[in-house]
Amino acid sequence: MECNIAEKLRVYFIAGSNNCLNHEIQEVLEEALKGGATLFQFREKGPGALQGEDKEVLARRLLALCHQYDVPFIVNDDVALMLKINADGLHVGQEDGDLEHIREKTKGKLLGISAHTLEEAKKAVALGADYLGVGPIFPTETKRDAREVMGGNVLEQLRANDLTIPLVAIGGITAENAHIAIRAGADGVSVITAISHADHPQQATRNLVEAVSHSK
Ligand SMILES: Cc1ncc(COP(=O)(O)OP(=O)(O)O)c(N)n1
Ligand SMILES: Cc1nc(C(=O)O)sc1CCOP(=O)(O)O
Ligand SMILES: [Mg+2]
Repeated sequence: MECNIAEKLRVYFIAGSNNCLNHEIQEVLEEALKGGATLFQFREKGPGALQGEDKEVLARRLLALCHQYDVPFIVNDDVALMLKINADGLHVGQEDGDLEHIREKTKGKLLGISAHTLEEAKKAVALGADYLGVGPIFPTETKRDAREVMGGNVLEQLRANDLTIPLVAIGGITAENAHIAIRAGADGVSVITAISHADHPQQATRNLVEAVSHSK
C-alpha cells in the first residue's frame, strides 16, 4: 500500500480486544474508520489478551476491515504475525529486541520505532525507521510501564535538531490537548483511550481529526 506516512499519522488509532470497554473491537474500529482514523495498530497485549490462533484470526479480520477503508494495518511487537498475515507494518519499542535485525526482517513494510530521547530518535532514523512514536506526552493510564511524562518539549527538541522524520505523539492524547503535540512538531496523534473508551467512537475520532486539522 503506497502512502504518505506523515498524512497517515494524523489520527493513529491503537487498540487490542481488552481496550474496548463498551463494544467489540471490530465495532469500535469500524466506527473509528468511519470517523476518519488514518492508521490502525493492533496492540493485543496485557490482561486477557488473545494468543496464538485466536489472535491471528482477529488480526486478519481487523486487517481486512482497515483495507476496506484504505487504512494501513500495523502490528504491535509481533514480527512473526506481521509477516504471516502480510500486514502493512510493525511498531516496536526500545525494549522489543534487536532493532537492526527487526528492520532487516521488515524490509518493504512500514516500521515505527518508539523514541524518548534525541539519541534514541537519531539511532532509529539511522536504522531506517519510517516514523517515530514519541511519548508519553501526557499522563496515561493505559501503559503501566510508560516512561516519565515528557510534554511537548521533547517534540520541539527533535524538530530543533533537524529531525524531519514523521513523528506521532502518544500518551494521554485527547481532542482537547492534541493541539499541544501538533504545535510542538508532531505530524499526528496516536490514541487508545480517547477512541476505545468513548461512548461514540466515530464522533470521538472526528473530534480528533478536527483538532489535528485546526492545529496545523
Ligand atoms: C505509535 C506508537 N508509539 C509508541 C508505542 C509504544 O511502543 P512500546 O514502547 O514498544 O510499548 P508497547 O506498545 O509495545 O507496550 C506504540 N505502541 N505505538
Ligand atoms: C502504547 C503507549 N505507548 C506509550 C509511550 O509513551 O510510548 S503511551 C501508550 C499508551 C497510549 O494510550 P492512551 O492513549 O490511552 O494514553
Ligand atoms: Mg513494544
